[in-house]
Amino acid sequence: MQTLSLDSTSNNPQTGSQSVISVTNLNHYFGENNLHKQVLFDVNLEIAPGEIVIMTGPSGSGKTTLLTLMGGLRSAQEGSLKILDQEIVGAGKQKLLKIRRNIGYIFQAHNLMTFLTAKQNVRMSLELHDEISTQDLDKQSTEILEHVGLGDRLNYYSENLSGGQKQRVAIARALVSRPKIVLADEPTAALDKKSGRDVVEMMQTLAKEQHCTILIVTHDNRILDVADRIVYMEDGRLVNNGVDIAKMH
Ligand SMILES: Nc1ncnc2c1ncn2[C@@H]1O[C@H](COP(=O)(O)OP(=O)(O)OP(=O)(O)O)[C@@H](O)[C@H]1O
Repeated sequence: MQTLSLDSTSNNPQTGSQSVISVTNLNHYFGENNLHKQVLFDVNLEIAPGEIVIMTGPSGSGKTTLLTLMGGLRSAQEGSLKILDQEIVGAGKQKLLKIRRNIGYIFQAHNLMTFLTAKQNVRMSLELHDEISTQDLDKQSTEILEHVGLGDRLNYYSENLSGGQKQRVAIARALVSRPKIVLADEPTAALDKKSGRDVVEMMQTLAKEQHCTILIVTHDNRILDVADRIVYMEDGRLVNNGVDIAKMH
């Protein structure tokens, strides 16, 4: 897989630590010219390798906007936003595509291809990322689905899976190419309490195993305890830079 080197993570001058995601004085606007509406105000955030961060806050506060900017899914406009030490603000299409290869995405509406089986959905993601043999594609897709407890559902079409199972396929699909970063937007919103916890614990386990950094945007109070740190957004501003969960216990 073509990846950017993690050795080149940003140095945080305040803490001296390294960051996989580094946001500095970020502003974002929607709309054109004088009609523009500012939705992010001077956002600053550093996320370290292997950290699991949950971002929460009221509806409309800018969480999804920030997540999509971090994922290179939308052009960042003002300030600095570095992913694996690569500046996203002002980056061209090619650079964004390259950065995106290091990121796995999980959304509320899992976005599985309904005409493909669980295994084919995972395989397709791997095919897009890697040049690997058919045999390895098959092996890796099967292994990760077994790992998320779907070994007996490999050949089920996604429309025949439950909500929790679909979301587990989405997790397998996001993580099969071993991304450095996973960005998840409301991954438990469509799930009941048990399935929601299962799904997030699954993400936590895989992230620890793969030393992957995770940012989860959520309103779901039931999953806050999986985070290493919780950040809170309000009216386009990060109002705290993180509650360290370890210090709460
Ligand atoms: N494409 C867009 N064009 C114009 N305004 C937008 C667009 N997308 C989002 N907004 C506005 O930006 C603000 C932040 O929206 P965003 O979706 O980031 O909030 P959020 O915190 O993720 O909300 P929720 O928790 O409800 O998902 C809102 O006022 C929203 O109306």
